[in-house]
Amino acid sequence: MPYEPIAPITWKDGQVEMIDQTRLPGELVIIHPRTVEEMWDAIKKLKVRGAPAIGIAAALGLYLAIKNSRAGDRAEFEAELKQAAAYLASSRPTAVNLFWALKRVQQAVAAATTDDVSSLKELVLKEALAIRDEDEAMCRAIGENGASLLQDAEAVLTHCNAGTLATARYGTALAPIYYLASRGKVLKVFADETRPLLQGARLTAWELHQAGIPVTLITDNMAATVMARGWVQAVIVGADRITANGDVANKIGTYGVAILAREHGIPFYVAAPASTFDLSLSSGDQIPIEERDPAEVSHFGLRPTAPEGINIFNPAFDVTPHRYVTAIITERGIIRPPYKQNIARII
Ligand SMILES: CSC[C@@H](O)[C@@H](O)C(=O)COP(=O)(O)O
Repeated sequence: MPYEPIAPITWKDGQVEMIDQTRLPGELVIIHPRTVEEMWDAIKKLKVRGAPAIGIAAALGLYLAIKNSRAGDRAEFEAELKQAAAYLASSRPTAVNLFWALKRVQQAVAAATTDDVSSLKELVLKEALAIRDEDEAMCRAIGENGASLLQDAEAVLTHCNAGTLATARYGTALAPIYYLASRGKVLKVFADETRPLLQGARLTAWELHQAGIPVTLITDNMAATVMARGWVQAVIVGADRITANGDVANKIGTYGVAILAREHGIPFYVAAPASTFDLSLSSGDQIPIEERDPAEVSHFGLRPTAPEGINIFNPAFDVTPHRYVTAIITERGIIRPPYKQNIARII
């Protein structure tokens, strides 16, 4: 792709380097979490966010946890790793990529033929960086695969941020848009602002604008009007967890967008790598949904926008039943209904 978006999380000069996404779009601030506690905090506070990026952050967090380990033998080292993984797993519950990445690093260590602790430390870093590199490759493939579905569209609508900032690079939902742009087909994008934390306004609008893709920001309650006017020919979103039957957990509000798309006869596409599928769950009602601080709803930034002391419900994600999903775009190809059979075949 000629446009090379900035990598939001990398390993550079012996340290983790990442964009503090809470500071965008105002400032592009680079941070270097140095301890597992700092990485936990970065994930919890959404300095790094988006399912694949959280997985990469967690894997690198494991390395931060054990890099100065004084474990006397392999068993002690693996016990420390397990403890750090449990700690990182407590940061956010919904995106399965986080648990997948933690498991993958631990499995790589368990399969190692060496008992030498410094070699095992190196292995943890190597595996974390492999997760990062593979994610970039998966995003490229998702871009290529998804392009075939969007090439006749003029404009699409997206929700939250499933772009470069949410992955190693290129994104999932935004990858086909970048891919098509690199081939000379520039789509227009309507970005839902995505209450309450405004990932659409702060992040999607920012990165598309940086990339020169025409983006129109709307508040979430304007999506129906945009669809009714015939301004978008497809909806494309990312996912935090997809169950064996094709139900999709993604940013709160995605379910509503899917229903609107159905009503208006607009295809609703989900783009996600294989690491976002959780085949241990048969349906979306089993997905743990994160509930966040009520202050995210009662305040706009630091300013209160609701009376003090009222009840607030603040789920960070919802589940879109698979019947609303036209197709799931993965790096392994496009999955269409019937999802149960086709997911089992492809993932
Ligand atoms: C490729 S990212 C897919 C999802 O993780 C994304 O759409 C999303 O819902 C992110 O939520 P966030 O709370 O910002 O981590």
